[in-house]
Amino acid sequence: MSRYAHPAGPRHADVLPEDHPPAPPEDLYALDPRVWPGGAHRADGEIVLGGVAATELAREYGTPLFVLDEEDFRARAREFRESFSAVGADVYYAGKALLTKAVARWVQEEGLKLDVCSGGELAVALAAGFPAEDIGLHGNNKSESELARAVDAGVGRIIVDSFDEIDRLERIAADRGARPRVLVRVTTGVEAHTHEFVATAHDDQKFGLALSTGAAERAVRRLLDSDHIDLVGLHSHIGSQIFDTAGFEVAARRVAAFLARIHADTGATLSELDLGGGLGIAYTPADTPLAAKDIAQSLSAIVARECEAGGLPVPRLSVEPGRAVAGPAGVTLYTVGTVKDVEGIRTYVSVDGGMSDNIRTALYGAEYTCAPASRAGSAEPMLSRLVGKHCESGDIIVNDLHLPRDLRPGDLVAVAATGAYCHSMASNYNHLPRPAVVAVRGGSSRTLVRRETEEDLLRLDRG
Ligand SMILES: Cc1ncc(COP(=O)(O)O)c(C=O)c1O
Ligand SMILES: N[C@@H](CCCC[NH3+])C(=O)O
Repeated sequence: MSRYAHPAGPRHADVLPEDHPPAPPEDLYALDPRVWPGGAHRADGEIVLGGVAATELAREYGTPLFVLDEEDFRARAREFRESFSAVGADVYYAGKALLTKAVARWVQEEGLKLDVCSGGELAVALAAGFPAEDIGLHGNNKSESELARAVDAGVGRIIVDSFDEIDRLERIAADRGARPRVLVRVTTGVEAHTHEFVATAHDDQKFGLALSTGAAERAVRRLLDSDHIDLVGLHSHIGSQIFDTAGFEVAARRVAAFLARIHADTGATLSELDLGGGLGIAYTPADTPLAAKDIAQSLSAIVARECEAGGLPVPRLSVEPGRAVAGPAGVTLYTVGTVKDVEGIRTYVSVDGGMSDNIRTALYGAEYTCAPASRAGSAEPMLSRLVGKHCESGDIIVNDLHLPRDLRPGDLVAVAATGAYCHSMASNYNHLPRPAVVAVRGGSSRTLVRRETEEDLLRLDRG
């Protein structure tokens, strides 16, 4: 089940949640392995990530700090690659979750391909030396220059999303005498069980071309007739943070049936089918993620069955996980700045970051797990809300949690499972410089992205 919590209605007004107050956990200092990166543990009371103590990281790099456990990231990438290559499928890591040059290199070294969805992400990938032929370019509004750059670089696939884009790409390809390989992004009408903002297969939204209206079929026919574009397949992405296989399976069945229909009507055999990303992760111990191996087997079996029934060769399958690779590897460290007891209600613990480094709680009502990071003890649990320092009452990182009653300014706290869609969605709201991203592994740490400074921000301001 999705953990996105707030479909509608008041969230942080004067109405307390129905289940208020939540039960305190048995151990305020526990690091549940379902939520924290592999190998995370406590030594002398403080959290140790990739062999490096939280206080050491805070001292060296400051807070807020995105800490990425390299081994955890690589292990998840490997698990996807092994599970999917066992069924003859490719894995494209979705760079929108988190992309730096080092991350792109890890992805390549672990044998994955890469999905980018803007010129900026493409630039990072190419700067990291990622092979262009292993990159897929997404986007519902790719500009002329983004498409031209992708064609010039020789990206392996462009996932087209509209008729305007097809026009644009044809012109660009014709001018260059190139023949880009293209997949059509289709919407299958599946209502994914997740937050509305991250569901992408229902018809009434901006992505893709609908199977139900005939738009997908018109795009396919148009591309099959093109002299400048090589239509190689179809793409479907049903949404994000999904925990049940049903949505993936229905989508797989529908696109495979569509492939069979194209084959019957036009004789064309499309050789690639991408079923997108969207696998959920555990933000709290209550979340129950699917295993890569299980989803690989069930999707490949469904596609094989549908294609065989339609009398066409089984296409090469691919998927695009982002969160499931990067999310659990990341932890955000914050320093507590103020502890304010709102009598009879709860205690507000303010830290030195907030919605500018993690917008997901404000945007989707996402849930997170937080633990004291710099020391352990035996204090009583205190019903709390972890908030940021922005000028916004919805600047909440963790809505309901228990922290130790002796928490005080200067203590560190850590929020788990922030490797995906936190750094990549960060902003400079209230002119807060964005935090550094640091990788930890085998007892040492290094900067992947340095912390921004106020000078960085002022440099852009022309006065
Ligand atoms: C087309 C596409 N592929 C892959 C992803 C990655 O999704 P996730 O990080 O949920 O695996 C997304 C984001 O939802 C997407 O839009
Ligand atoms: N950014 C979203 C997911 C959307 C991904 C792209 N379609 C999240 O944090 O969950």
